[in-house]
Amino acid sequence: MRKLSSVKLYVIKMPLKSPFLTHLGAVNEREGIIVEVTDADGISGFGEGVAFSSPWYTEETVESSLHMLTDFLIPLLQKQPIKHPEDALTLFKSIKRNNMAKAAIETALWDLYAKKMSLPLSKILGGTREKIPSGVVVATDSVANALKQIEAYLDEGYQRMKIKINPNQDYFFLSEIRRYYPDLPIMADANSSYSLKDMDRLKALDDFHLLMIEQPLAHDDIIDHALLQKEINTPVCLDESIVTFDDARKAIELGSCKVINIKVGRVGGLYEAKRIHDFCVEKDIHVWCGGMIEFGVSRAHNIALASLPGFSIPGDISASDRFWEQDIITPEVTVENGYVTVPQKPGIGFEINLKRLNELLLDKRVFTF
Ligand SMILES: O=C(O)CCC(=O)C1=CC=C[C@@H](O)[C@@H]1C(=O)O
Ligand SMILES: [Mg+2]
Repeated sequence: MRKLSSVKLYVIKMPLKSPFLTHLGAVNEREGIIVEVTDADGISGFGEGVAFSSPWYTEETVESSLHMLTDFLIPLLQKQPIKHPEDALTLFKSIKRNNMAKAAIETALWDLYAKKMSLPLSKILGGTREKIPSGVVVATDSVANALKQIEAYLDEGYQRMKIKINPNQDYFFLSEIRRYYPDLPIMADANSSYSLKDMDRLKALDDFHLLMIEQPLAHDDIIDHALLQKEINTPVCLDESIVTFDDARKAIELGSCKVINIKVGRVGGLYEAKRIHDFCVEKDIHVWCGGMIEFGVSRAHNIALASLPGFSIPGDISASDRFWEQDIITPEVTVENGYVTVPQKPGIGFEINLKRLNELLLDKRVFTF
């Protein structure tokens, strides 16, 4: 990789088309950070910081990511140029956690690297799929809304639904959905709203032959999840608990889950995401690619990752228009007959829509090297 000449951070904000509701609160608008790394030849790669405005999902926020990028990560990159995107993880090792901030830069470096190699990012990562199965998330608090959304998403071709649940919205909610859709591939995401005291409630959900239940217990737990998995038939999927390769290794060794939701931002970048994928394939653990209500840049990185052979379960990789009136990439991500096509152009395979990016801009920071 050639020397970098600049890194630019674009902080943007866009309203969602409709609120995304979980027991942790509502997301009505989305702030994010688009990272552009440019090398001495003037070629640019793009990444996206996917932390939310407040720390409801993980501890990171847009502000904490900006702080990490501005005061630690970019200065490290300025001092010590790297030869390959894989070196970013080693370079950033002295900074604890803050994985979403790290991934924002690391993913931009992968896009740049793939463009320099004139290859699609999916190919650089070892992807084998030309199209990836697409799933979508139903995040609402009324059965009527859920049924309405499911109907619309099925019309748009989505292959599986992920339903947000919590102890006040589980058995009845899912039974109503099952009444109308007995055979639909459904999974549930609890975002840590249960504890082992709820064992009977969780056991009862076996009635709905869910594909899996995602993160039922604490966000940082792998021990209780292992106890739970022994008691229920529904496969447990871990999301929040897995922030490193070693977390995945330990969870698998303990039997804490049968499935892992891999989110690039949560695990600190594409390199770590791929390592987790490779290990899960070896251990016969299913993986799928999670979403972060993200803009098109992160969506594009997800598509590249989900082209790897182990990603057999439809991910939360929906079309740009699932959340946005207009995305920041062209073309936008679309779902056709339940699949997203993996782009074959160099890098992430989408252009940045600069006009749209500028309409949404809250702040811009430029670092020259
Ligand atoms: O991006 C998407 O399509 C959906 C994202 C999504 O379901 C989530 C994003 C962030 C926090 C969560 O509530 C949820 C998840 O836990 O996976
Ligand atoms: Mg989740």
